[in-house]
Amino acid sequence: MRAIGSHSPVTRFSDPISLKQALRGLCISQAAEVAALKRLSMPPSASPRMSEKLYRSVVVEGGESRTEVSGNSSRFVQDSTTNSSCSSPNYIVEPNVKPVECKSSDSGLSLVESSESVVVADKESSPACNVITHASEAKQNFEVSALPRQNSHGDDVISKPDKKISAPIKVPKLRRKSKIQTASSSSAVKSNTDSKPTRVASRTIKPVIRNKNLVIRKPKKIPESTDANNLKKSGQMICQKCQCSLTVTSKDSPATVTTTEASDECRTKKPDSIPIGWENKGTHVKTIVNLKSTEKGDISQSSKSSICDFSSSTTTSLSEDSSLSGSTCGSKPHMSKDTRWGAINCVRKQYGFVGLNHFNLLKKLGSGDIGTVYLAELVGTNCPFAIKVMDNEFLGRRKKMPRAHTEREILRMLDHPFLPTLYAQFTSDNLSCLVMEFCPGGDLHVLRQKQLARCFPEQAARFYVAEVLLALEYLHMLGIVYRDLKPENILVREDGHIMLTDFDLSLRCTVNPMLVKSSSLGKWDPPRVSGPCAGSNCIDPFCNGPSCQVSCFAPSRAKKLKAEAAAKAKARSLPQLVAEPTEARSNSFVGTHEYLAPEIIKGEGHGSAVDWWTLGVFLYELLYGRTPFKGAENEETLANVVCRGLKFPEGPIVSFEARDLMRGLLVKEPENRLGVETGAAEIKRHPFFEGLNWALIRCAVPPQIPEVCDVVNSNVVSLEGKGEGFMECSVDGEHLEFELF
Ligand SMILES: Nc1ncnc2c1ncn2[C@@H]1O[C@H](COP(=O)(O)OP(=O)(O)OP(=O)(O)O)[C@@H](O)[C@H]1O
Repeated sequence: MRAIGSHSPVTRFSDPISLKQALRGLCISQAAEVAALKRLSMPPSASPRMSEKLYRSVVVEGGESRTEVSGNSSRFVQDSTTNSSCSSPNYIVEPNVKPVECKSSDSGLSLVESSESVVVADKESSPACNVITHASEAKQNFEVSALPRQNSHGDDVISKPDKKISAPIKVPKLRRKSKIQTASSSSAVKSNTDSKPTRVASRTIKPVIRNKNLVIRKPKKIPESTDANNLKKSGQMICQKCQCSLTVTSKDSPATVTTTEASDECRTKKPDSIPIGWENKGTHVKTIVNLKSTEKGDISQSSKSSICDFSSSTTTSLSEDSSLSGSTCGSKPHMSKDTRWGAINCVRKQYGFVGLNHFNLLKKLGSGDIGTVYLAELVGTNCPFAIKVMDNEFLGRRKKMPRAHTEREILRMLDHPFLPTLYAQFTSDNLSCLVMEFCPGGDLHVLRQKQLARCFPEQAARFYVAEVLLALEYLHMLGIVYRDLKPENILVREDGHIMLTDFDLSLRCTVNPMLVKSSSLGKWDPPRVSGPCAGSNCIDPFCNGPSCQVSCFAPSRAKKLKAEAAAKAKARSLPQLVAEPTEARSNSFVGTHEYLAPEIIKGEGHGSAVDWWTLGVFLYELLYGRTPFKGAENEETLANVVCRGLKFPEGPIVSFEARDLMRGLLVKEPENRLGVETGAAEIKRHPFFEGLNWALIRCAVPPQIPEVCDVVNSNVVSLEGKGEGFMECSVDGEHLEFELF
């Protein structure tokens, strides 16, 4: 890998320069422009890879350029040479796991290249010189002439570009995952085939289809004479602080977002203290994101569709321009040391609000029924977030507003290590955005398919089920019946722990904590074990109690453990508080076919026990690689759920405890189902979890820790000269196509 940085000053657009000169100056936008001009004047027989050769001759051999070769596996690179404005670590990742390095130069632009990838860093427009920003700006720079135009009032308007360079991102999908929404009282089922992003797509050359791509426009400053009033036209939000604009267009797609980053006033105003490399140097980015982009399946498409029939729901509108402003980690104590909270709160403190213009949208992560989720970076920080963008008009038209409302309200309540944190929310007439923690590990559906035989080993399954169980327990205590448990809704955090997402189908109900007698617990009170882990103090989630041969604690602690075990035994004999909505009832027909509980299908009314049914299906799928009642068609699946007995495949071999737990959870009559009496506490005592330290599970080492860099990797752009008037910019796993003319 070679990393080349240049200290050459940036050449202005008006300068008559060659492609080579432009590249030597490392001004990619100019290079693209010149390449376009060259192509226009080039005979048809000209070499299609000319620009690549030129590029390489400049980047690799260029005398002014500095070449660096570094190791071979680093995916995060921290640039210690950056100045104060670039003091934050730089995420640099390249598609083929080759190291790349970002170098900042005083003169403005840096370019890093490997054999496969190139990163362009523009200090002028990249406040913190991190590559997430760079990548998006690199994309911006390719858009040479589709610049925002001004109307007769001198206002920025989003113009429809002519034949310009654009950067369509194709997001291949790994599977279908959709929800079926029935009419308010109908049984009709409508399927949606949205899906999630995944793997490598072939590099094809396609004409630009503007409304299917993410296009990040070239930075341009708002004229100082901009009249804020003139911006207040249809589809535009005006920043109350600085009068910068956020343009929203919405037609058939769930949401089309055009953001205009902070105006000069906002841009020059520096937050008092942003902990993570905040530096705003006047970037003005226009981003057009169309949520309607198509995705193609690669492998492992999920056919599981969620069903939603809120027959009793009333439509509610999202509140105007609300945010979590003023909210501190006082209401979310788990967030007190979270750097993302710090960064968001600094923006909030500085600007009085958090809005879409404080983020760089980098990549579409996936689409759901009610919106699309983007990877975004808080401008000037290295903080990635996931932003769910929902078009209120679309939601209203499709009668999905209640679902969006439910999800937002639930997210606001959450403060749990295995549930998403809502860092900010902002809404307007047209758009509602939820800013959440970004999970780089994908979801458990994808992760499972990467396992041998597409099944998780039992210990891994135990870990995930345990964390999900804790999340469900917490939700129940808040009066939330989740109702849509499935591997697709369980994301893997950076640290390998899980995050249960997607609350739009959840049921909110009141909880009446009650005391129950310990005698009612006897049925599932597990036999105690005598091994070193008998006290359930082992923090190793894979420790299996008696089978754990090595003591997890020093002998000196044996006495203490014994005392703790005695205390626990005593606690088990005490009356127990149940704070879960075991009595809640709903008649909505919601969930996912293969995960639907029998009582939902039969329309008998359901409560929190449906979550324990789905937990059983979930464990089954993790262990066996398929769900227990799946039929050829959805109808057959539903019939199987109601009528067919539970069977376990011969392979893979699954322990008696695991099968016993599934048997307990997959009892068709909810009143006899494990967990129905006292909730999660009952399930936690099942022998399958023997030896698991529930209190410390979040400190345990997860079965798998995702390669975080894969996420950032997608933003490293490599250039390849392509013939036929295209220059392709590959983005790991996806591909961008830049039409030169
Ligand atoms: N916090 C996150 N971090 C990383 N990826 C996320 C995050 N939230 C969502 N995603 C991705 O975005 C996709 C779309 O999420 P979203 O919740 O909008 O749709 P969904 O899961 O299909 O649910 P629904 O249809 O109910 O909206 C998800 O499937 C997931 O792959």
